[in-house]
Amino acid sequence: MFTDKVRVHWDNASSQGGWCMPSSKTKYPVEATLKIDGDQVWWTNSIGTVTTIARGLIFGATRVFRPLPALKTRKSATVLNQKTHTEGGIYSVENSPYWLLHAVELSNGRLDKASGIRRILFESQSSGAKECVAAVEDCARVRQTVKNILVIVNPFGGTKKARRTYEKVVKPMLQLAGINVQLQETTHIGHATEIAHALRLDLYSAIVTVSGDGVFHEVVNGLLKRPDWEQARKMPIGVVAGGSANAMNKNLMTLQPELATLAVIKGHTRPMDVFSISQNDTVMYSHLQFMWTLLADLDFESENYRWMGGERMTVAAIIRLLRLRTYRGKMYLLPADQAHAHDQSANAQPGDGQHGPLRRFTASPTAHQSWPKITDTTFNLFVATNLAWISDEFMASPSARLANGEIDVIWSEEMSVIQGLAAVTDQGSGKYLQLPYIKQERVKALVLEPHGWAWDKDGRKNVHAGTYLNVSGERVPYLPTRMELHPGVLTVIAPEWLDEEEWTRIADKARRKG
Ligand SMILES: Nc1ncnc2c1ncn2[C@@H]1O[C@H](COP(=O)(O)OP(=O)(O)OP(=O)(O)O)[C@@H](O)[C@H]1O
Repeated sequence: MFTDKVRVHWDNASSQGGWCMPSSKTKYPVEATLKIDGDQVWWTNSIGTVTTIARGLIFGATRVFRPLPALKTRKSATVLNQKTHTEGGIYSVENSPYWLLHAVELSNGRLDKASGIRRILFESQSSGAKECVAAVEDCARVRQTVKNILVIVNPFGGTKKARRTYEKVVKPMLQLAGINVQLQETTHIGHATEIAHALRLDLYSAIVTVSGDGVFHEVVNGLLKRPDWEQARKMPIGVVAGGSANAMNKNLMTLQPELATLAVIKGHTRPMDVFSISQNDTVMYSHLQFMWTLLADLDFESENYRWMGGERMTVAAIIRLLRLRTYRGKMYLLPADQAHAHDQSANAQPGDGQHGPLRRFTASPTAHQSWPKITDTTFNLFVATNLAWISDEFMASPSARLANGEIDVIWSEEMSVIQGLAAVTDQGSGKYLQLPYIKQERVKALVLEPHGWAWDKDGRKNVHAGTYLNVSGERVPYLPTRMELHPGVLTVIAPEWLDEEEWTRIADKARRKG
């Protein structure tokens, strides 16, 4: 255990309303005894008050000249960007006793909510700032290896805040944690795929996008279509929310950029399932969902309400429900517990006949004709999801997990407008799955042959041609589509606090409430 006598000059967490100004209740500086062990940093002041910061929230410590007036600002970014080498200090940084501790500040102690960055200015009284900083970094497990992270920013995603998020949160936090950052802004659709496809894997320890799910999907494709995809899939990939729906961040419990960046700094990874989508000879890989009918239509129609951010889906849902379409189509399902008998590994082919995870069930365009579940009917809701949340508001499947090896297919054959409203008005609880007209199946693979739609309830007339098929937010051609799960292929940056069982608890609670 590391111990030092310190003087605490300020701690912005104890401020009331302002960012960095000391609270009127606390008379700074405060004399204290600092202690650091493997789990936390804590200090006890002269009247016995203990302040504790958990290891998992600390992302760095830096030596500074002296308590510069500029540090006492209400703007967090000013402090984060403050260079340690500034003009005219009475100390050089080398012999200065002053140092800052940087940690993510939680809102009401909740690990899924961040309220910003907490900084505490210490003055070491005996050990020296260098030793204190080293002890904090050791405890927080930062700066232990050289890390080079490629950050891909989509300046035009979602509400166009990605560049700002990068400048104000991602870059300063990564730099304070001693990580080398290389920025690449996307200039066109498909750019992130090109970057991930051409990347020199040996130069980077991770790729992080500041984007929505669209750019993340592009990175997945870029990596998995490389000739060396088996190596590339091990590259840790992370995402900081910069889009409009940000489903990936919702699933990772990192919706706030500070928490997502903290997860990147800590660098914990988990395997994640991915799925392939095959249409004729074209194959793509993706991470989130495949949608058709109501949800696909409203996802694209909601583009008109982009300025609303996350709310756009709800508004579009209500508008589309009032004019509910009944589609016709044929669906082939390969339930997870019966997949073994249909495994064609012997003739398995990767995507595009060249590179990528092998397709064990869908490489042949006809093999599905012998699958156990075939439905030729009407549909007005269809989603096949790999993850629990398909947006930051809609929990499509509370039991879906990052790496459970299955696709959850949810559909409705004859939902009425009123029933549809019931399904979409309580999006965050997964309660809609209990509705009698909703069907669900766990599969390893599926094939969908989408046809046209009609206004009438039985949809038999097939008046209009269909238009939208949606793969993780991206539009794909309206064609027969084969979907197959590839278990644990991706290596995704996920925080230590991610607890996927929370989705089940939310759903159980909603069910008990009735
Ligand atoms: N410079 C650019 N100009 C135009 N489009 C771009 C550019 N860079 C990336 N894109 C495209 O923007 C699309 C959406 O980006 P992104 O995933 O960041 O946000 P989003 O779709 O708004 O968010 P969400 O998926 O969370 O709804 C991607 O499909 C990508 O191809």
